[in-house]
Amino acid sequence: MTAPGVLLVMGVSGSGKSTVGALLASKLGWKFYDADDYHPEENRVKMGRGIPLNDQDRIPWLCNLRDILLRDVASGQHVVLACSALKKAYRDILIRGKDGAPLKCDETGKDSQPAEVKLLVVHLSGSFEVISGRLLKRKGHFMPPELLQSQFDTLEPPSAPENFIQVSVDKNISEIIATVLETLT
Ligand SMILES: Nc1ncnc2c1ncn2[C@@H]1O[C@H](COP(=O)(O)OP(=O)(O)O)[C@@H](O)[C@H]1O
Ligand SMILES: O=C(O)[C@H](O)[C@@H](O)[C@H](O)[C@H](O)COP(=O)(O)O
Repeated sequence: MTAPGVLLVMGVSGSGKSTVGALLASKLGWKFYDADDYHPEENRVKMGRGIPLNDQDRIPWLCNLRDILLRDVASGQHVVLACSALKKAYRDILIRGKDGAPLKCDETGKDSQPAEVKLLVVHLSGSFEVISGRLLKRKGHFMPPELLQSQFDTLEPPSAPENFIQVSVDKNISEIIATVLETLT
C-alpha cells in the first residue's frame, strides 16, 4: 500500500492506543501524538468525575488535532496519532475538518486540492471483558474504568468506504505491531 501520511490508532479507552501508537511511531520513525495530551483541562476533569464527553466537548479537541495533522503532513512529516475517534464523524473531522475539506488556495487565489489528510485507521478492537480487565490493572490514569461502557456505547467501528484495518486486542503487542507494519508494506 502507498504509505498514508497519518496512521490513526483508535479504539475505546484501554484498547491499547497509546502503547501501540508509541511503538509504531518508534518503529516507523514517524512523529507520535497522543490525543489524550491535547484534551482541555475541562475534558479531563469531566472524565475524571466519571462523566462521558459529548460531541460539544470532543469537536474542538478534534479540530485542534486536525490542524496539527494538516500542518505536519503539509511539511512532509508522517504521523502516528493515538486517538479514541470513536464516531465516524470524529474521524471525518480528522480527515476533512469540521465542515468538510476546505479548498486550499494556490498563490493566484484559485481553488486547488481539498485539504484532505491521507489516513489509515487502525482500529484496536476487543471485548468489554478483556479491555475492562486491562483498565482495572492500569495505574495512574485520569480515565476511570467506569466510563468504559459509555465508550462502547459511543463506538462506531470503522467500515467501508473508510480506509481501515481492524486488529484484535487479544493479540500481543508485538503481533499487533507486525500486523500493522505488514499492511503498510
Ligand atoms: N495487546 C495488549 N496485550 C496486553 N496488554 C495490553 C495490550 N495493549 C495494551 N495493553 C495494556 O492495557 C492497558 C491499556 O493500554 P493503553 O495503551 O493505555 O490503552 P489506551 O491508550 O487505548 O487507553 C495498559 O496497561 C497496556 O499496557
Ligand atoms: O473521546 C473520548 O471520550 C476520550 O478521548 C476517551 O476516549 C479517551 O479514551 C480518554 O481520553 C481516556 O484516555 P485513554 O483512552 O488513554 O484511556
